[in-house]
Amino acid sequence: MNEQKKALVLLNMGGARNKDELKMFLTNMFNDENILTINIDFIRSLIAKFIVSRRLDEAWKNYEEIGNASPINPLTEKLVAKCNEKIEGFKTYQVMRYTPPFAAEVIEQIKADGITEVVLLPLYPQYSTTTTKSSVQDFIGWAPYDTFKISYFEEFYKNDKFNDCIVNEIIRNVDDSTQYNLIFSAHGLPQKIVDKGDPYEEQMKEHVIMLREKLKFMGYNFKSVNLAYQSKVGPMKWLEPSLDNMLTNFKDQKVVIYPIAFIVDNSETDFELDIEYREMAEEIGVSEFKVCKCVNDSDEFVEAIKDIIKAYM
Ligand SMILES: C=CC1=C(C)c2cc3[nH]c(cc4nc(cc5[nH]c(cc1n2)c(C)c5CCC(=O)O)C(CCC(=O)O)=C4C)c(C)c3C=C
Ligand SMILES: [Fe+2]
Ligand SMILES: [Fe+2]
Repeated sequence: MNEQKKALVLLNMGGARNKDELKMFLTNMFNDENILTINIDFIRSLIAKFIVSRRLDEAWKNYEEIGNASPINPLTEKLVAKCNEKIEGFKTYQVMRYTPPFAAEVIEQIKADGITEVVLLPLYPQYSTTTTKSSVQDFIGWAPYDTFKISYFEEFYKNDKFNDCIVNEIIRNVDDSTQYNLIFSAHGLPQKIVDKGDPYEEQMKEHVIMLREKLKFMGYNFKSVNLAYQSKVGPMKWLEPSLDNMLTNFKDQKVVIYPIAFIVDNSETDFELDIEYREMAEEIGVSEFKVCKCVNDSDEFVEAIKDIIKAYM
């Protein structure tokens, strides 16, 4: 293979391919000190075990409704294949944080491919310690000192080509924007993590303003443009407003949702948004409820990736 090639490594969370993998996902997630911010490993692992035993069966029911697997793996594989087809000078790989393929095995593959320079692209547009930091730290932790020259992106929500992908998907979903309330739905985060300095909420607010202005500039005036947080887990206070509460504002009105924290569709889009929140919206009396697709493996997003990584090309 060409010695000049660099590795482009797409980092994401992973997702369950079956019930055993859901257990693996939850166990690895709740043992992650960036998610459960308890310093003592032994105590964290006990709490993780307790949460997983309580959560597994209930959470699995959600996956049963979307074909017994998260769509995140097949979609990420398609994205990797398309990057390998369309991005010159790089070999693209994926590394997941909580389910295979894990960093250790992919690092061996990159070494076997004779590659010495690695660019990490966490598939999280906005930075969070719970996602971006956790994934980058994990990869670097497994890459022995001096194995590769490693560079990484912390966030890419300001990239204009990426934002074109988002607004184009929103526009494809509405005939007349003035009839729709647009909700950017972000995965939630415990308030405690934000209070400790995580920039996720601040970046999310800035991203929504950028997208709102972009849509306005293109002549799309929505009835309202909003930011809400989905997927709260456990009893602690999480970021607000919650999507549950936000939807109650839109009885007899049309709503279009864009899942702003995700790049690839997953159980939180296909089950939580498209099934669970849709049912909630029907109960509230929302007259139309549309859920946009993530950018996934679209040609347009692969062009955005090229633009994001252009400094390394
Ligand atoms: C308990 C704490 C959690 C934090 C903090 C959190 C942050 C966070 N997560 C995502 C993206 C995804 N999360 C997904 C599933 C998921 N997330 C949590 C918990 C936290 N997430 C749980 C327990 C689960 C599993 C499902 C469930 O039991 O509810 C997924 C889906 C993976 C899949 O199977 O498809 C994604 C994607 C982000 C972006 C984020 C912080 C910014
Ligand atoms: Fe999550
Ligand atoms: Fe969830």
